[in-house]
Amino acid sequence: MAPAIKTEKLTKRFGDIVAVDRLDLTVDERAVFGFLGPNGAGKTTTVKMLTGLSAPTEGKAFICGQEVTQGSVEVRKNFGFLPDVPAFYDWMTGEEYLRFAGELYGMTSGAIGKRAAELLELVELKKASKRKVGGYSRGMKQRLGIAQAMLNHPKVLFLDEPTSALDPIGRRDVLDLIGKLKEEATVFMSTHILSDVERVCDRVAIIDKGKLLVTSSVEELRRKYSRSVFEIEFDEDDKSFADALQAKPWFVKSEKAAVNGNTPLLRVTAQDVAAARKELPHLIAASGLTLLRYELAQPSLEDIFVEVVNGK
Ligand SMILES: Nc1ncnc2c1ncn2[C@@H]1O[C@H](COP(=O)(O)OP(=O)(O)OP(=O)(O)O)[C@@H](O)[C@H]1O
Repeated sequence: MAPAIKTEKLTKRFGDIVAVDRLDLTVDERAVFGFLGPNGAGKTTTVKMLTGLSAPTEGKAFICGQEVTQGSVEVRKNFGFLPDVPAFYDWMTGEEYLRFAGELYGMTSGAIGKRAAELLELVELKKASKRKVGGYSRGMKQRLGIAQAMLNHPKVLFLDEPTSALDPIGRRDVLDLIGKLKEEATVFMSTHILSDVERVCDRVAIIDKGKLLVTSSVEELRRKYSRSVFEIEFDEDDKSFADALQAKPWFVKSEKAAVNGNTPLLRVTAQDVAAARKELPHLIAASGLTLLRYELAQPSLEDIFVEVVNGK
């Protein structure tokens, strides 16, 4: 079976800028795929090429085995799209908006009514469906946008930064919804919010400067790229201790993280966990400082992301 999404040397240049650089990507069916990268990495440009809104300079993209070309009606049937800043007609009710969108898709009135009722239930907007969209919260609008993108039973759903403008509750609701959607479609979401990725994505790709740096499952990424992080807290200034760490072959970096206005915590990243575990207690003892806390912490996806993007 053809993968949900496939790109072959997908490239977009704007004059001298190479926004997307020979991207080879495969996304399998029924997964939530996180597309990550720092600002300006090329995420939006890639999504635009995948959805036929922008033509590649070189290379090809396929959705469910069909090549994406600008304005292709056949390919358009296979996917739904929610842009990062979706536009709504505030004077329409949620239900009217879905009806309007369904007509644009060329769906029959009966089919729209049935599907809209299903989707309003799924996105938990059934009660609000007779209210004007202008009075919806941002989270509700985003969920309505997802319902709109799912109207014609797409096999692939593109979401561009679906949670970036939402408060924590709106975000949680949208993430819960994304988790449910994978029963119906493959979800491709671009984002730079790593905690969202940890919560909902099965696989991720990280791009920077238009180039694919890594693609793997979130678990593999942790295993492959993680360095172990030790959290150490002293009662006094720890500069001498931090300096002594620099000479150690397993040392990657150290940073200060303030906790609740107390003495800053030292986060020490090590490549060779076993060696660091053996030597750190000796270094702490030799420092003569008063130890308040010593803990081996799980590296966050953020640590991994920074490491991958910085190429270290
Ligand atoms: N229409 C355009 N004309 C010229 N340069 C562009 C155009 N669109 C994008 N770019 C450039 O291409 C690069 C990739 O931009 P893109 O918007 O795809 O990144 P992004 O990963 O989506 O970033 P962000 O997270 O900030 O939205 C950037 O250097 C951007 O300035």
